[in-house]
Amino acid sequence: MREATKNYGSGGNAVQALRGISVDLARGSFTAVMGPSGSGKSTFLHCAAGLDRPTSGQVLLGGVPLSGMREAELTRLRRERIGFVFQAYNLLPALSVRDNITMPLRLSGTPLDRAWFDEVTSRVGIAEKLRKRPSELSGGQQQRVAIARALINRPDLVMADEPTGALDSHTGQEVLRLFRELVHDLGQTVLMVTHDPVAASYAHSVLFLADGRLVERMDRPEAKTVAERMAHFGGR
Ligand SMILES: Nc1ncnc2c1ncn2[C@@H]1O[C@H](COP(=O)(O)OP(=O)(O)OP(=O)(O)O)[C@@H](O)[C@H]1O
Repeated sequence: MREATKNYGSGGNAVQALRGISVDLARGSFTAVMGPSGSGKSTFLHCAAGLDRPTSGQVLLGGVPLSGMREAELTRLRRERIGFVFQAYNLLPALSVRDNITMPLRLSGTPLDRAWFDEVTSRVGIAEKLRKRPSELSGGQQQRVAIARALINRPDLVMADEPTGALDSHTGQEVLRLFRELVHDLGQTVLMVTHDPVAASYAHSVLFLADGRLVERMDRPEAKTVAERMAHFGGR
C-alpha cells in the first residue's frame, strides 16, 4: 500500500479515515494492526483487501495495482486471492462444514483439489467434523472451519478481523497458534486486526494506527510492550 488516503463524506462532515499510509506486507509475514477505536483499522483492512477503494494512493496485491480494476475484477480477485476470517465466523448455518469450506471454490468455479482439502482440514483440526453443521460445533471449532474456508483457494493473503474477539482466551490462543503454524509451515501471509495485545504478540510485527496514520511498527512484539504502546496511543 502506497500513500493511501481515505476520506468519507464531504464538507463539514468529512472524515479522513486514512491520512497517507504506506505499508509492505512481505510474503509469509504475520502482521497485526492495532489502534484506538476510530483510528482507521477497518478502513485500512478494507482498502488492503479491495473491499473498498482508497481516495488516493495505491494498493498492490502480488505486484498488481487494484486501482485500475473494475468491480467485477475486484470481486474475482477477492474470491480467488484473499481469504477472510471474521470475529463472528460468518459460516452458513444450513450448510455442512464440508460445504462451508468449499463454498469459495463454487463461487470462483475452481475445481476441488482433494489433497489440499485434506491437508487444510487436518491442519486446522476439523477433519472429523465435515458432516456436522456449524451450530453443532464450539466457537473455536467454528473459527477453525472459517480458517479452512479462507485457505481453500490458496490465497495470497488471509485477512482476519478480530478473529479471537468472540472466543475465550484459551481457545483464542489455540486459534492464534494455528495462524502462526500456517505462516511458518505454509508460508501463508496473514494480516490481523485486533484489540488484544496477547493476540498481537503472536504476529511477527504490529502496526499501530492513530488518527488515520501509521505511527509505529513493532517487530517481535511482546504482549506487555504492546499493551504499553496501546496505552500510550490512547487505545484499550
Ligand atoms: N462508511 C463510513 N462513512 C463515514 N465515516 C466512516 C465510515 N467508515 C468509517 N468512518 C469513519 O472513519 C474513521 C475510521 O473508522 P474505522 O472503522 O476504520 O476505525 P477502526 O479503527 O476500525 O475502529 P474500531 O476499532 O472502533 O472498529 C472513524 O472516524 C469512522 O467514524
